[in-house]
Amino acid sequence: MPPGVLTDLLVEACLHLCGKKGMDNDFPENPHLPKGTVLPRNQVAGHKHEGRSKLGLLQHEDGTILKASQKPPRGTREVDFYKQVFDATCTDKTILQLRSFLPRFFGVCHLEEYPDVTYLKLENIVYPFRKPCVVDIKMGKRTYDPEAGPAKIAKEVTKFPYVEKFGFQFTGMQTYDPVEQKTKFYDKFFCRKLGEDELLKKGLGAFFNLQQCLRRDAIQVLLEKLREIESWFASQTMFSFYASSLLLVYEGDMPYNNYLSPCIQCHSKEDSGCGSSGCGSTELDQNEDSSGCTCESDKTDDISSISIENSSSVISTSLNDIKTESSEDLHNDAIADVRMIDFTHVFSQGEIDENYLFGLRNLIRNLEMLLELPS
Ligand SMILES: Nc1ncnc2c1ncn2[C@@H]1O[C@H](COP(=O)(O)OP(=O)(O)OP(=O)(O)O)[C@@H](O)[C@H]1O
Ligand SMILES: O=P(O)(O)O[C@@H]1[C@H](O)[C@H](O)[C@@H](OP(=O)(O)O)[C@H](OP(=O)(O)O)[C@H]1O
Repeated sequence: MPPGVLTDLLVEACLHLCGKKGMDNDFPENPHLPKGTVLPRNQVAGHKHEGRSKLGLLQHEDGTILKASQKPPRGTREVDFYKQVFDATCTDKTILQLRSFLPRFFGVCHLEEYPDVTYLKLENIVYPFRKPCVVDIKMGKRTYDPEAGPAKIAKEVTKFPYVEKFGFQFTGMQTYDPVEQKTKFYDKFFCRKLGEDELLKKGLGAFFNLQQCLRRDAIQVLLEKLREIESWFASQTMFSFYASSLLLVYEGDMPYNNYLSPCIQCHSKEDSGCGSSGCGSTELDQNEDSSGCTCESDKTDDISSISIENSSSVISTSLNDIKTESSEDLHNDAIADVRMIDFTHVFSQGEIDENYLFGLRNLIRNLEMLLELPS
């Protein structure tokens, strides 16, 4: 067992005895951030919060994600979409089923510091994971909507050369290397440079730890969920999703006795294939996080700086609901999860969304192919 493993096991045991899981999300507040918020540590793509001039995603102390609504029409489309899907009076089967594929929506809110900005308050999909491996996959052969002008179309079609062929593209990912005990980050530039024949091994493969020990368990869980989403898309004609993403997450920190031990025994750092050089990734040593043993209740206390818009037609808008649902997440020992995110370009076109479906089926096929690779 390499040095450091035992330490982590002890820390993990301590966290479990305290009734808590690994708290990657416990880190000091930045004084320049709105009160009660931190930067989401596991954001792999999209608009990042850089202050007033560049609003993006924030993480609230209660663990939820606060996504700044973009300028109309994008922002209003996304807010309207979430409100429609999570309307408590809704009985439409297609929408009710769709709800389970999305992060839970807790309504919109405003921060004291930015009273004129509307924030969507969303379930944080990566929160239940100790060492989350996360990839944002933008779906569709076509990533511009029917209202896009020539400049936007030109920008979108030149971004990733194989988008037509694959029907999906990686926009950013992070993956935990269990041997080196480091999280590796792959940005959009790395993702866009992946060649046609590299997507499987260097893209999906790198994400699922192919070089050391393919995470078949996570792939299988994700495939099951993706097939459910596929079957929803195969029959629904209510929505067309442009430039929307699937967020895939799995637990990188698995118990050593049922998954990691064989890999550690048969692979040294040297032959791990995606070490600190040559894979275009950057690394962050996360060992510093392993001592965070604080109480669950610490995460849910101060939400005073947020005002939730009073909308009785939206599910779970009360502060108590938010606290309860977030704490439930902490007890979820999930292996993997996938949700649809980013709805700034959702349209109603009354037809099967072949554009999305093509990419989804191809993604499923590629994951199946990954499982067939010799390990
Ligand atoms: N509900 C969520 N839970 C956890 N992480 C999330 C959630 N929603 C978004 N993220 C993180 O934030 C990133 C960006 O999200 P999203 O695509 O919604 O933002 P965006 O700014 O609209 O993106 P873009 O600029 O590509 O349109 C995702 O890749 C993911 O890492
Ligand atoms: O990854 P990059 O290079 O930053 O590119 C951005 C990314 O593709 C966003 O998803 C897109 O917003 P939409 O998905 O809302 O289209 C944005 O379009 P924009 O330039 O038109 O804002 C792009 O600039």
